[in-house]
Amino acid sequence: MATTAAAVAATSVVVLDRGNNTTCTINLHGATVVSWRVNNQEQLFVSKLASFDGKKAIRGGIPFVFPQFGPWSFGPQHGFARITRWHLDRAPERLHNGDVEAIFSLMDNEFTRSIWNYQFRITYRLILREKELHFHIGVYNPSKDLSFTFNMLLHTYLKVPDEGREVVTVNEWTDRIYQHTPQEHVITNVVSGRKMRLHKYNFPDTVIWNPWIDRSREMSDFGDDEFPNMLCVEAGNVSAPVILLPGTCFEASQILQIIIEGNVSRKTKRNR
Ligand SMILES: O=P(O)(O)OC[C@H]1O[C@H](O)[C@H](O)[C@@H](O)[C@@H]1O
Repeated sequence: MATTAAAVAATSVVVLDRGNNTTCTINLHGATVVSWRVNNQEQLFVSKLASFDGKKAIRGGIPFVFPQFGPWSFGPQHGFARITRWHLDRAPERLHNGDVEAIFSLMDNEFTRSIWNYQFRITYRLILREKELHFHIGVYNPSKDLSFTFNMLLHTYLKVPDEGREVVTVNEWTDRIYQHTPQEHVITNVVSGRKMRLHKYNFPDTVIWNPWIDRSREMSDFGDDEFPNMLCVEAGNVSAPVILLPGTCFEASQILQIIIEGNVSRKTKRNR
């Protein structure tokens, strides 16, 4: 890949390019995945009013929520990870199988310690495959004597057409935390009427959110008319915090996969 760490230092955006117009773009502000295009088709929603000034969280894509989910008496809602500049540890690199990988990290610094006085190190590894995006997260507690607790969540904004949905129906303001959910969710009617599979490991909860009409109006960085075109399906640890003992590491991962209905289902249709 052409991107070098030095080139990235000058910018705030990192692009994983797998060829065939399949790319993933990460803004170092929050290590927010701001675009995932598969065959030139965008899969993620980013508001037309999203702010990229490096001050607030980016309204859309996949903000990284840590170490708090929701309002926080010590600091900003959903923690500081989504509003802190991350470090690029490994610039995008093509693997032998054609996939492209990049690694980001966030460590405690003066700003994070002023809010939350713990040492930590998060490693965030992203792998772009042909029809999949993999997220591998490690949180390390380097302290010799202090444990800490945290929430973590990948706040995925999926781009969806304004249509009905099976099983979980969203037709009003929705903000639900589902606890102990299965490892796999299938979201119907995403871009081009396709299905998206969300597979998660060590993320026991799932939050479903859509601001709907009134709350959209209350958000300065979200268009009043945008709510029918997005759905947040957020995998995380939110109902019970994770306790991380000194010298130990926590790992979690997520895979987003576009489901392509194969020949079998086409054949079945023809035979009907
Ligand atoms: O506006 P934000 O701080 O980005 O939060 C956006 C939303 O995130 C999650 O989905 C929460 O469950 C919601 O309660 C919250 O409104």
